[in-house]
Amino acid sequence: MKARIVTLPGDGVGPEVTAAAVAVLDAVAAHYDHTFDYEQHLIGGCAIDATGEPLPADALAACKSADAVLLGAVGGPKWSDPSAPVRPEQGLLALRAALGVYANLRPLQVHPALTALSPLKDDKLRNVDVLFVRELTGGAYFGAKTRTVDTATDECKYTVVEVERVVRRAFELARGRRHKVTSVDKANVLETSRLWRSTVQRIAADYPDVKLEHQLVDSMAMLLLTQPASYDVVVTENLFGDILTDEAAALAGSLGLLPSASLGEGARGLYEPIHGSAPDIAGKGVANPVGAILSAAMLLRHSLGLEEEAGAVEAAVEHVLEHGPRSRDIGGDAGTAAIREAVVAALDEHVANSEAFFSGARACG
Ligand SMILES: NC(=O)c1ccc[n+]([C@@H]2O[C@H](COP(=O)([O-])OP(=O)(O)OC[C@H]3O[C@@H](n4cnc5c(N)ncnc54)[C@H](O)[C@@H]3O)[C@@H](O)[C@H]2O)c1
Ligand SMILES: CC(C)[C@H](C(=O)O)[C@@H](O)C(=O)O
Ligand SMILES: [Mg+2]
Repeated sequence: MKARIVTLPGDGVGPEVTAAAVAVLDAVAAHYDHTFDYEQHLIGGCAIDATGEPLPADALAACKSADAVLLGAVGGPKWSDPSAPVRPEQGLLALRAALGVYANLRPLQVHPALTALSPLKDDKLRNVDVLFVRELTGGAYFGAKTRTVDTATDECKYTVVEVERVVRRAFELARGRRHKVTSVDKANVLETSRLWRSTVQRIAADYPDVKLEHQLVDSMAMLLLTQPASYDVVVTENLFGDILTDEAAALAGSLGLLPSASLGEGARGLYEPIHGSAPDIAGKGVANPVGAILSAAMLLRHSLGLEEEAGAVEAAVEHVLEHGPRSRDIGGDAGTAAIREAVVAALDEHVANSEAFFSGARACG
């Protein structure tokens, strides 16, 4: 197949991990006879430096006409002055809104070879397989903001339509998994959460085969640490989802491991690791590219419909996590490029083995 992919490497470690993800996509294209055309654009702090805008018009136009968008990270200390008129993160939020990608899928799995890095003991980590579905284009991130010398406000607003579409997506996804949805809110305090909960209850009636439970976000933060294996699909609003998924990443062993897919109504999606620009390690060539590479696998699956290819990338990453090399954040000393090469080599081997398997099967009749 032919696909147009816009890359937005962004700031800090963004370019380092995006280059690794693109190398893996190139290997996929070569093995499976696809053509991926890339168009690279600016977003975030580097875009502010070059154009004064965190999301230049040509970058947005390219994203809107692409089949998929692969993003690294935005932000960093250079642009973090609280009095700055424009911030890198505004570019990312504007992009998410403009693409209408309201459902942010953030899968959490704990690789058996990495359990020693987790704050939890092995027995708690067995069978951890959670899919967070974070609402991505509403809530406090997008409400009206006010600021005077001594007061600031961020309006948190949700409409029924905004809640309904992301919750339906969560129930649909649960049907392809273990048929359980945990809806996380703060309905004991927040009006938006009461709207959220009543909407979830109404939608749940359309999915009698899916078990629903509600959890308040404060106790959910605790339960994620005490019984992570009891969750299947977790759906929640924008800010709660942001916070809970960084907590989830710690269970996996590193923030550098978790990917994400942001989806709307069509096939086009925005794919990015859940971590940020990691200013403390940027430019050193040591960032873990696994979250970005697994985001590329999600791109293959969700935007291009290439399930086999996505599975091959995931198998290659599994192999590298098990046998090494490993980056510093997960206890090794390999750099980003070495991990990238190891994933590409594991992919080569995976494809060769699959071909041998299938030609063997054909030979057997
Ligand atoms: N999607 C995004 O673009 C995104 C996401 C989160 C944060 N940010 C931005 O990134 C900047 C820095 O934020 P922060 O420091 O709070 O969070 P961060 O995710 O950048 O880093 C937190 C910690 O995790 C480590 N880490 C992150 N990614 C890693 C990787 N791939 N490999 C190894 N270690 C990794 C960092 O070194 C750091 O110690 C801020 O400007 C923030 O707004 C952007
Ligand atoms: C950079 C920031 C706007 C972003 C968010 O809060 O959504 C990040 O933390 C994320 O998780 O993608
Ligand atoms: Mg975040």
